[in-house]
Amino acid sequence: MRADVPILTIDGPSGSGKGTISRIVAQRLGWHYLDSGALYRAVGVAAGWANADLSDPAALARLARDTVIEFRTDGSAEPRVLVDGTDATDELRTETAGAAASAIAAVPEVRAALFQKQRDFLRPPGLVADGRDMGTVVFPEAAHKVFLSASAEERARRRHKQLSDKGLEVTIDVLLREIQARDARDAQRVVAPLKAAPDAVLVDSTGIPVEAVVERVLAMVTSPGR
Ligand SMILES: Nc1ncnc2c1ncn2[C@@H]1O[C@H](COP(=O)(O)OP(=O)(O)O)[C@@H](O)[C@H]1O
Ligand SMILES: Nc1ccn([C@H]2C[C@H](O)[C@@H](COP(=O)(O)OP(=O)(O)O)O2)c(=O)n1
Repeated sequence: MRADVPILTIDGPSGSGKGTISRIVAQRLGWHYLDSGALYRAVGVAAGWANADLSDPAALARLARDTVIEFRTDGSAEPRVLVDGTDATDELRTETAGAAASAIAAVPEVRAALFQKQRDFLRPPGLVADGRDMGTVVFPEAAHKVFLSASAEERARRRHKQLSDKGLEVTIDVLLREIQARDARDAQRVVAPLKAAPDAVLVDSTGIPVEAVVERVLAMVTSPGR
């Protein structure tokens, strides 16, 4: 237990801006960053590569334990993610990988296998951890907790822009349905469902620019109680 290392957790649904805000805040504070969703996505993708039986919790837990997931920051804003030595960064970001992650994330044995991998990110001078259960399960002792949200419609619009910037055309309606399905699955699962920690500060980013959200979160860490 590293009781001396400060932790900021940012949990929330898909497209609420967790990754964007966490990365900037971690960089401004000079803290480490854990993208826990990337771990779940990596296991989902590894399960696909291995043709694993998605209804076999033991096989999925083995994959979660044995898959080697590395984050390479080569100075760029977004790190490359290597899954068993293969650069899977682009594949991890697809909606298919997100859906696979959401499905395997409902398996308690997978969550247990990833628990220690996530705790290992806790190193001085501090950690920003983003996901669904960072403040509730993985880092319940965190001094700073945010639950970031935005309306489903705004999240679908953000994803649409993100995908069309990459040349991928998906309609907003399809994205909205996918977001609603993933929200429901993440919120209704029995283990570590998506919900705000009782001591989390709720931040609704609907219509709020990225920089304003960053400032709000930074103020929580640097001037707590304000
Ligand atoms: N406050 C905001 N206002 C507008 N767009 C945002 C905001 N926060 C994030 N975005 C954009 O929304 C998209 C999804 O953000 P992302 O950080 O990937 O969300 P999450 O990690 O919660 O799924 C990105 O294209 C990002 O640039
Ligand atoms: N701490 C976490 C992080 C992600 N997950 C699951 C649930 C999510 O639907 C998938 C993908 O998470 P990720 O944060 O990468 O997805 P979004 O960027 O929010 O769309 O993984 C989880 O169960 N617990």
